[in-house]
Amino acid sequence: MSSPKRITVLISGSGTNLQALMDAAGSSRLPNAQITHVISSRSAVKGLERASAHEPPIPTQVCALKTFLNKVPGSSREDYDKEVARRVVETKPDLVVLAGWMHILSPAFLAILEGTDSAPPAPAQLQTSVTNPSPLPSAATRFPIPIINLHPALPGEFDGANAIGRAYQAFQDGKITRTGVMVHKVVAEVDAGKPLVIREVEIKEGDSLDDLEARMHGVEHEIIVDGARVILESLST
Ligand SMILES: Nc1nc2c(c(=O)[nH]1)N[C@@H](CN(C=O)c1ccc(C(=O)N[C@@H](CCC(=O)O)C(=O)O)cc1)CN2
Ligand SMILES: NCC(=O)N[C@@H]1O[C@H](COP(=O)([O-])[O-])[C@@H](O)[C@H]1O
Repeated sequence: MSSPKRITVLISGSGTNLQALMDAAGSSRLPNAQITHVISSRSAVKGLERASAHEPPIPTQVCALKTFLNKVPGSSREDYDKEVARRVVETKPDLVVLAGWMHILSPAFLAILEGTDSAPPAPAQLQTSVTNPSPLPSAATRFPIPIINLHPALPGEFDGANAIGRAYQAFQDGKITRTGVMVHKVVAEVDAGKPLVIREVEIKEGDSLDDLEARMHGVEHEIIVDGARVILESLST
């Protein structure tokens, strides 16, 4: 069997989808795969604790937009995106999964992961620190690096943030009786990339928002693994 495929996961919060990926990696649901790095756009989030609690601990790092802009005078959001891309490429992933990553990635980020542009060096003002660092493979990184995203809505519906809340409001307004979850390829247009896995989720009479969110999260934790498997299976060995 070839060496395990490497997955870098980007998070911004509690990390329940990261946990689903960690639990599945190496099993029949996600064979010959390992979560090798976690990068968070926010500090002190539970997702970072989940990675560090994994056995063995998964290297983590934080790269927050506001911190970056404050530490690098004159920098832009695009400069931040390029720094995130540099850090992602440095992890030598076969696949990048956005698992609750709450930052819209610019074309500059995508170009670096496609391999059509190269990342600039890390800004001198930044000391990048990785928790639980682990050795990197000597093998060269293969481009383009695929990126997938978990989005709690059906294609073309409720793109963007707070999708579950907006679906619930539409249900209360009598406009829908179902929503859904999808895993899609990441392109510049938010949540508009090719869907890889789609699952409808019923909204039931009497549901509270919490009821719907719980139902949605349960589906998320299943299909994020399915989406990762679809991509890894498509990669040449
Ligand atoms: N280029 C892309 N970037 C991202 C995609 C994508 O499909 N293409 N998916 C999103 C994930 N996401 C929904 O699935 C999403 C997350 C966040 C936002 C958003 O409006 N973010 C704001 C900041 C909000 C905050 O910090 O709370 C922003 O980036 O200004 C929209 C969609 C991830 N990126
Ligand atoms: N647009 C993307 C989006 O809204 N994703 C949402 O972020 C949550 C992250 O949870 P987690 O940090 O526990 O995995 C997910 O449950 C998903 O609904």
